[in-house]
Amino acid sequence: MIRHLATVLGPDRRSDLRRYFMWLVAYGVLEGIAMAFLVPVLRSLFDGDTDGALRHLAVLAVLVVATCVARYQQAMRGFSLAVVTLTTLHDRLGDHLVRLPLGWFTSEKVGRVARSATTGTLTVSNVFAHLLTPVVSGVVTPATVVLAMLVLDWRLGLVLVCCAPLLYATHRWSAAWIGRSEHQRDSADARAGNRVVEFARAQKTLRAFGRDREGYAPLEAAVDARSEAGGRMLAETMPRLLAGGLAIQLCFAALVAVGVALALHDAVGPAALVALLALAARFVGPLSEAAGMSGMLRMAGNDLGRVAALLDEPPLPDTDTRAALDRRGEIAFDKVTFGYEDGDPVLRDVSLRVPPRTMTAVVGASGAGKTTLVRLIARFFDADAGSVRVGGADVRRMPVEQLMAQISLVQQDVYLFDDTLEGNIRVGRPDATDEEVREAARIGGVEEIVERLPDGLATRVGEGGASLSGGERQRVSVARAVLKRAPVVLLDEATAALDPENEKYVQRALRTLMADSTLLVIAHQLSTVVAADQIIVLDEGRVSERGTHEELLAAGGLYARFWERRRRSRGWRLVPEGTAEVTA
Ligand SMILES: Nc1ncnc2c1ncn2[C@@H]1O[C@H](COP(=O)(O)OP(=O)(O)OP(=O)(O)O)[C@@H](O)[C@H]1O
Repeated sequence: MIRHLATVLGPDRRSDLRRYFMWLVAYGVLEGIAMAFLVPVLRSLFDGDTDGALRHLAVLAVLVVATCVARYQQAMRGFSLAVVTLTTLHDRLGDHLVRLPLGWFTSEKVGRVARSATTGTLTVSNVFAHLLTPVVSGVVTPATVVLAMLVLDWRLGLVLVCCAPLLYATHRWSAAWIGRSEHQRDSADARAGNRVVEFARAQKTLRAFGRDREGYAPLEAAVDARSEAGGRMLAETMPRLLAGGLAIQLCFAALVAVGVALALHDAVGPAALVALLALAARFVGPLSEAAGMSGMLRMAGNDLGRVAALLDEPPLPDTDTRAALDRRGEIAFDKVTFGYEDGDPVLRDVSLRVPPRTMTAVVGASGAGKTTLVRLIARFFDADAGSVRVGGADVRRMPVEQLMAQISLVQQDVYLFDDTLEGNIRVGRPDATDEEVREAARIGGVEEIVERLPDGLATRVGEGGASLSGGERQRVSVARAVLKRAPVVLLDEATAALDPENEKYVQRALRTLMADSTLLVIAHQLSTVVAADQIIVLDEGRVSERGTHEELLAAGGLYARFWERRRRSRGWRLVPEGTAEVTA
């Protein structure tokens, strides 16, 4: 847990964390010694030694003051770390997230990020503010009391030493269970949360298939699993917390029994026994509190572990040295192999070159690796072997920001911000003039949408571009790319763009972009494929053919075989032989 706390606080705060723990331990030790000093005070009082009692009382007073100072120091340092966590953890998470590879951001991971940034941050600050003190002092103070007891009366001290393994084992057992069931409940929580989002997003599909009334089985199952996990956690936690309390009471009872036995055999005087039992009674308090809190600390530890794991995710290796780009707009793959899972390559030994200011269409069966090819250019992931070059430089040898300046990415799932149409196009180049934005809108075909909207380019598009169709969203994305004028444009032709209207605009934008940029298009439209300077046919992650449309037809290979079958289809998609035909 201390390692996770250090990760979450960051290297700049390690010394603060060390000092906080030093004061926390000092507080526990001083409290234990102060408790133990009650024994000589009481003994002196019972023996009628007033001077001795006063002397011991004076030492006790000094100890109490020292304990208060330590308590104050550790509390203030704990609160300060809690405040630091609340104020800086979001920034640390944000700074880290922008350095992670784009391919890391799956919907499950995005859910994790959201939870870490909300409940995770609060929990971590709570650990410093409220949880660590009772748990750490609840261990250190009793340990000090045990040592003092050994000095004051070794026999009773021995009883406490013998009790320690029982207390430790009970604590480990209950904390492990609580941690496990909290982890299961959290996973069930996350799954239910993801299903709720999925349910909301899938409303159109569910209603189209009449599934809205009968419910959505995966969501119901996830919610049931969550309730079950929550109930199980309660059922498993309570008995274990009680067991912790019971073990402490058992130890106390054993101490009393041994103490009474010793008194009956005159091995210890009644005054000393009362004083020692008073000490033992004080010893039970912090232990019980620690036992009660340790379950909560364990649960918080799980949250803390998740935040720390997020911060431990390896960032995309980056460099500060800008690369010399002597082949503006060129894309080259040199013997590239890449797989999402070890030992299962999705791209195998891929070599290709896309000359500057040309258009290359990538075609291939579903799952052939077309999207993966494009992702490697934009460094969603890094190749396992071989190199990907943009502008003549290896994408890993230039700062991410330099690479991103070289690339425009037009994907199928275009995300629009809850802003105006103009604001969304301006994302391509924030310092563009109004005239340039309007020109990009015209080329991308957004002008035609604008004419239908009441506020023109100033119309808000709603969260994610909800008020626009899929094809319209892609046109905005194309307009962004036109405005950015990056040397390389990577475009995944959306199936939504397959209606003749969108096709017209996308084709026009492609022609404009080609004047200045290199285009690599995952092509679904015949017109794009035929117009390309080069067609790359991917088959199971390998480049199986390359050439122009005419060359590939003449070669009579995979491309030619499917050409005939797809010719009449409005969409273009190569599918493996024997599988159902895919149409747009
Ligand atoms: N994030 C990922 N994690 C694991 N496997 C993935 C991931 N993305 C894609 N794959 C797998 O990699 C292979 C290639 O996928 P890719 O999306 O590159 O193919 P594609 O040719 O673009 O397919 P499609 O035309 O259907 O989009 C597929 O088997 C796919 O299941």
